[in-house]
Amino acid sequence: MNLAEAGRLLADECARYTALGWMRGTSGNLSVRLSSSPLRLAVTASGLDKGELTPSDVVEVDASGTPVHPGPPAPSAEAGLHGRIAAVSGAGAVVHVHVLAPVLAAERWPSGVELRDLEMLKGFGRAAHDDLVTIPVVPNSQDMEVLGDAFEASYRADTPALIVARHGLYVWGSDLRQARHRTECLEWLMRFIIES
Ligand SMILES: CSCCC(=O)C(=O)COP(=O)(O)O
Ligand SMILES: [Zn+2]
Repeated sequence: MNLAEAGRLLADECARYTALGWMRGTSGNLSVRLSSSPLRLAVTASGLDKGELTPSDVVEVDASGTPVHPGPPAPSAEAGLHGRIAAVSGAGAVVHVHVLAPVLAAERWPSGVELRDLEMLKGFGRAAHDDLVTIPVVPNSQDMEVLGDAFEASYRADTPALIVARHGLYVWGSDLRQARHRTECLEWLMRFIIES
């Protein structure tokens, strides 16, 4: 995939997320893998209304989130965490949304949110509904290296999500569609656990 194709996909995908109310204000950011050796991602530009992105509102970055071609627009402030997640997990797409339920769940269970006996877990990549799944929670930071280290310390290959406390949710998958399906299912699961 080239940057122009990635830009179209990311703009369309951001519009879908915004319609769900998951990218309020200028919150949230998405990325998709352009190449693996070296690792290159297309990530959404920083500070924009993600529901109004055009295909050129994306930036090519390396594994540390640094732009490959310096100059405007600036990449997401969280591009460094996208890079770390993609490098560690092998994901083809990483999604970050400011949905409320996971942030509330992290407030209640700051050492990890446990889920079990829920059919929607199958939509999160589990073969069985009765696996115990713990969604890791890490403290928020403005330093993407600190966040990346916390993510890596909590990483499990079978759990493609991370809650950043008092901030939002990261989910990843082989491509944008799988990452979205997982996000939709996990948001349902988090609402269930909070509301029940
Ligand atoms: C009100 S959004 C604060 C920044 C943030 O957490 C976010 O997800 C958006 O940052 P970006 O640089 O990707 O626009
Ligand atoms: Zn954020």
